[in-house]
Order: sequence, then C-alpha cells, then structure tokens
Amino acid sequence: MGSVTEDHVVLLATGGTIASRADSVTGSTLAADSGASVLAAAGSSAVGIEVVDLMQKGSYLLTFEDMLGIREAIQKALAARGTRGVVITHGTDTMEETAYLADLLHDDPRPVVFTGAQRAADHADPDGPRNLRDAIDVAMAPEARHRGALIVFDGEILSVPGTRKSETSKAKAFSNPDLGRVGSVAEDGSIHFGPARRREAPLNSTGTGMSAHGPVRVDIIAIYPGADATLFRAALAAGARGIVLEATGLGNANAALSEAVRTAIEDGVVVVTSTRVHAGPVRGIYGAGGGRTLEDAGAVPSGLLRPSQARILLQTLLTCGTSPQGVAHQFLQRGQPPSA
Ligand SMILES: NC(=O)C[C@H](N)C(=O)O
Repeated sequence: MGSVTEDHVVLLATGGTIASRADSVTGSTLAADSGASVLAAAGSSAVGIEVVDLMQKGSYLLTFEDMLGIREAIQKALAARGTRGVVITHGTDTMEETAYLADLLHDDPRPVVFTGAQRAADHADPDGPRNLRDAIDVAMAPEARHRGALIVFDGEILSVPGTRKSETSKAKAFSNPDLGRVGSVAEDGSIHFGPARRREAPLNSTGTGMSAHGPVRVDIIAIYPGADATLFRAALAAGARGIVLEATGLGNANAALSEAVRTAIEDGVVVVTSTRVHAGPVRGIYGAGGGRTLEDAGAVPSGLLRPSQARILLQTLLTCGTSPQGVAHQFLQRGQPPSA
C-alpha cells in the first residue's frame, strides 16, 4: 500500500443532488446522472479515475442495507490493483450516516472521501463539480492517509465522527460543531491539513458478515415537552432491539419515559441517550427523569455523537451481536473528543 503503482482513484457514484436534475414531467428534482456524467461535469483530471455506478438515489431514500452495500463497494475498490483512494458521490441528507459507517469499519491507510452538492447538476452555478475535483485531489493526497473516511465539501475537509449536515441549502452544508474541520482545499486546489487526530481502532467486522444476518432494528425517539412513552413503546412493538433517544439539553427525558426505558433495558433492549442540541457532550446530571435517571436505568450516553451517527453505531454493534456492555464501552470510546 502506498507504492508508486497506486495511481488511480475509484469513484463510487450513488446519486444525490450532485447527480440530480429537474424531471421533465413532474418538475421535482431527481437523481438521474451517471457517475460518468458527474465526473465529466468536474472537468478533466490529471489522475486516472475508474467510475463505478452503485445506485442513483437521493440519500433520503437510503436504507442501512444500501449503506452496507456502499461500504462493501469501498472494500472491493481498495482490494483492486492500483487503487490509491476512493471517492463516493452521495446525497448530503444522510452522508453523515454512510460516511460514519464507512469510517467505523475502515481498516486501511488509504483515503475514503465523501462529497456531493447542494445545488443540482442543472443549476446555473452547481457546486458539485468543484466539490468533486477537491475530493479527488484529497483522495490522492499523501497527507490524507491514516485519517479514516473524510467529507470534503465547500473547501473544507472534515473527519466524520461528529460531522453533520447543519445547513439545509447553503453551500457549506456540513460542520463539526465540537471538533471543527481537519483541513481545507483552497480555490486554486491547494490542500492544507491540520495535525492528525488519533482515530479509534476500526470495528472488527466485515460488511458481508453483518448483512448475512440482516440488520437489527434501531429507532430514534424524540423527546419534547409533554412527550409520553407511546412512541417508545411503539418502537419496541415494531421489534426495535436498540433505541436512540433524541433527548433535550444534556440528555434529559422525563419520568414516564425513564420508566419505560428502565423496563425496556431489563428486557434486553439497548437504549442510548443523545441530544437534540447542536454541540457539547451528553451528561447524566439531572434527576426526576433527566439524564441521571436515564443513566441509572441503564441508558448509555452517546458522548458527542448526535442521533444520526449514534444510531449507526448502535445498529452496527447490535447487528454484529455486541453485548450491552460492549455497546457501552464503544460509546465511551467513540463518543469522546479524539486527542491529537
Ligand atoms: N443536497 C443533497 O444531496 C440533498 C438530497 N436530497 C440528497 O440527500 O440526496
């Protein structure tokens, strides 16, 4: 790995706004462009690029199985001769989930770079072409090695844990409120990386092993003033083996929900407490149904992980057969800010 024979990038195209245009019949925006046309819009590249069309979907339509499929395609691309790095074009809505799954399982020094667009391919001024050029350059960059999966978007390079879509329509779609960016790509294409952060060891599993058993159901339940346990119980009735709470503040619920959480945990369900707040850690401080009560009932705090990525971690761990203690350990490790 890293020899002079690694000379090209594999581009995995999945759809998203970077590949979307207005449908002539309905007028709605739909993923329609192949990977080759997405690449052609970015202009010629100095490096060889092999394009693989995986799917043409808005990322709001993806399932966990789709995400496992993308992760398997990444593995296949890395196993092929001459691959220096992998770029995935993806919708922005759920990029933080697929990229997090890829990052969790990425056991290779080579870069895996996600990008997309906020303005569609038929927009007068699409942002996809520059984002893709930047992503390809980052995938080729020696400094991008050993950093896991990355999101390259609007001139910023972000490590994946803690990164989320924070703007619905502005070009700077992503941010990492707690950790900031890890690097940048200037308009002239020059790449700058800050100091490398320590990565958690990849999860020890294979995509195929997980998908063979089928993913375990994991739901997200929102907490809000006056919320009762109806939706939480409905998730259990639907077969959820894990539930992520999108709790308030530091990770608080209320007495009715904490009681339902206690019973569910006694029945073997794993409950993780995350928060609806933009930044900062989850902490079990408050009683009477707050975060301390949830922790006492056995709920696992998500640390800095927000519900979207906490759900991917929980679903991956449960699908791999991880015990509740193992889940708690993983959230403790992966929810903390990484040291430099
Ligand atoms: N900007 C985008 O890519 C949003 C789009 N709805 C998607 O996630 O596929």
